[in-house]
Amino acid sequence: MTTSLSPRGRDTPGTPTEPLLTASGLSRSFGPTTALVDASLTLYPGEVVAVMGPSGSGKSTLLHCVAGIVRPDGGRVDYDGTDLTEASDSRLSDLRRTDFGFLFQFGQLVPELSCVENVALPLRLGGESRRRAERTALSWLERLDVAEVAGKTPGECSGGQGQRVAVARALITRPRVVFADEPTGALDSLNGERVIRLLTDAARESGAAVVLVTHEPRVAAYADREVVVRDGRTRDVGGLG
Ligand SMILES: Nc1ncnc2c1ncn2[C@@H]1O[C@H](COP(=O)(O)OP(=O)(O)OP(=O)(O)O)[C@@H](O)[C@H]1O
Repeated sequence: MTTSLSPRGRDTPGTPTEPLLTASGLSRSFGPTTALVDASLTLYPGEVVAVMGPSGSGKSTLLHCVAGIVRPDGGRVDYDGTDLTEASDSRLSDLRRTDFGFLFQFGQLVPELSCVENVALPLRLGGESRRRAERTALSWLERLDVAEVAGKTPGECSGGQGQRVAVARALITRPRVVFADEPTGALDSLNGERVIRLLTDAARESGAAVVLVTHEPRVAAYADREVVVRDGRTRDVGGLG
């Protein structure tokens, strides 16, 4: 039996792939504002899914719910045998440290630390020695073509350099899922495209799946599949390109 679900044909033909994460029936309101209504998202290992839709349609809320950052009012998020909507705070923070990587519009690097220290931070928090963590961090900075800023602080970097450092930090723990919310939103189109290419290439090499919230079709073009959110409802529009 072959599967039509395997992204980019990376899985062994004939081996059906189980989803890594399945969210269904998600609803979430903020006071009188309904942000999500019966939304769903399925993520297979190693695939890049773009979440598209107009401003205010619920994209970020969907990402926050599936990443266990925001608890939905209803629905479930199954990840690796755990319903994240029911998981304890400590289980969620463990998952965020070990299994998930995050990337936001503004890199959210620690301004007081150098770039190499920023990238090494998730490994340091996991108990790795400074020396080993920074050696690994430097190799990620090299891979993202930004080794020259290793000793600089984020404030001394350009926007594109800072986002590449943030990509390195998101991937250094080899997460199974990277959640990226408008990671190119603050960059010009040239730098945005470079960052998204580096992110998707590096994620594919390391086997990470990516949930990529963006309103830019040029950015979504780097994904395997697209989900559209409108008025809080999701619609799977299948493969791109
Ligand atoms: N913390 C919050 N408090 C109140 N309202 C919120 C909150 N977060 C989201 N909303 C509202 O929920 C709706 C969906 O917001 P969300 O940020 O998920 O949309 P989005 O598609 O990501 O938008 P954008 O593309 O502009 O970032 C909007 O009406 C927004 O104002």
